[in-house]
Amino acid sequence: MSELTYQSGFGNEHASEAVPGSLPLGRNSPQKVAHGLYAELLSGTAFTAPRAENLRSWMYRRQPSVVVGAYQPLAQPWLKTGAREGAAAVPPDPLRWAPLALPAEADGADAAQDFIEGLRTYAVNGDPDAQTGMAAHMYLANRSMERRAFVNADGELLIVPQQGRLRITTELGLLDVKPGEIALIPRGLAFKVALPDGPARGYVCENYGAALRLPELGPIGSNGLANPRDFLAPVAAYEDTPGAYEIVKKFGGRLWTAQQGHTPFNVVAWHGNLAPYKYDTAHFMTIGSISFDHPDPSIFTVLTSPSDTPGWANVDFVIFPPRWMVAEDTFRPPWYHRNVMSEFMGLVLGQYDAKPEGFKPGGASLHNAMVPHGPDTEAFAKASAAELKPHKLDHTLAFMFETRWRLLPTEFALKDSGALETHYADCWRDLQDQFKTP
Ligand SMILES: O=C(O)Cc1cc(O)ccc1O
Ligand SMILES: [Fe+2]
Repeated sequence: MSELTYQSGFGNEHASEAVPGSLPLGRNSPQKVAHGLYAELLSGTAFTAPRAENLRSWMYRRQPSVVVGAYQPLAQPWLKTGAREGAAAVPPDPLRWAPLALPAEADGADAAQDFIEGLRTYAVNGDPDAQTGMAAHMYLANRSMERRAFVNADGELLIVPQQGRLRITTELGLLDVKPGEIALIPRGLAFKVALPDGPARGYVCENYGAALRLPELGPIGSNGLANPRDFLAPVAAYEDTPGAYEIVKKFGGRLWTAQQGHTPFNVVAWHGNLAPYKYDTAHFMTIGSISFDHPDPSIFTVLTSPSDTPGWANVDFVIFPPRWMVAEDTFRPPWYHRNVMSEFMGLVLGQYDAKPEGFKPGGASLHNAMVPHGPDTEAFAKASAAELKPHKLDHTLAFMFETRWRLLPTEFALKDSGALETHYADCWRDLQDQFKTP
């Protein structure tokens, strides 16, 4: 597959045309758009949102997206939305899941499922109608979406591939995304997912709240963490093959399907600051302790969706990338803690220092508000005895969706998946009372 080209810079006023002369100059909606195209606006914030937060893009397309048939309900029993679809009683235990098998390995080739069919919701909070909260899903896909597009009116999607590359076609152009990279699909933008390497597995944060953005840097200054220029938006590209298309829409927590006679990927030119992005976490400029103590994980925030209370994120996307550990006289892994925020974690590759053996790539864990957790017995013993020379945590990538609201696991996560580890809490059971009365 040929290398794609991109436009760089998070939130830039991007501009791109697949056919020269398609973008209007000096206005957005001329009486007649060049080449017989239609102008269509997609807004990501209220029209009157403050300028610094305002998101919208203009598309110039062969037919506007209003040209679509009537929608019918579409069953997808594993996809859940908002707190009302979580478990009624959430145990206050730490929870962890083994990786789910990829569909081809588990069920043979007939059990083909695409990105939409392969979504499995693990945990939910909030309510898309109140524009708060999130869902943590996994996807397990072994079939490319061909003449089928997905539009999520409930939230934006942050996709974290764990295995297998994705070619994501969007209305605004193409993104190639591999494990170690992430993709961000704005609320309401049509996209489809193809699997150039075959079966793919990964994590999705569906964000019902304010759009994810780069965090403030405070005393860090004007550079560091995820730098804006490393986010890549697509260039305009359109499909030219005639024929029908299915549009699957997530709208109010349910899926709906409609047919139309043409591709929705018919945008010849676009401009604006609402765009899908990909980002390679290898570009994350990680900051850590160069003196002593283990800092709060907020230093690893890639993107944040603020809530209405400053500092209490609707959701933070936090990564634990390869990094040097150099702190002196310090217990270097995470401390034992109870967090008022809720932590859903995944592992893309390698080992996570708080659970070197027990947490597997493709697995997941949930440490809800005030649920105690921290290094397992083995990690505690190793880190307490380690010689504190500089040490590189390498070949590793864990991440966390950290949210202000308690995450309710689904029935699938608790029962049907069969992946919930029944004895997870045993990993701390052997932490003995070592107190010696002086
Ligand atoms: O619990 C976890 O593994 C995530 C985490 C990591 C860290 O370095 C500090 C706090 C925290 O919640
Ligand atoms: Fe934690």
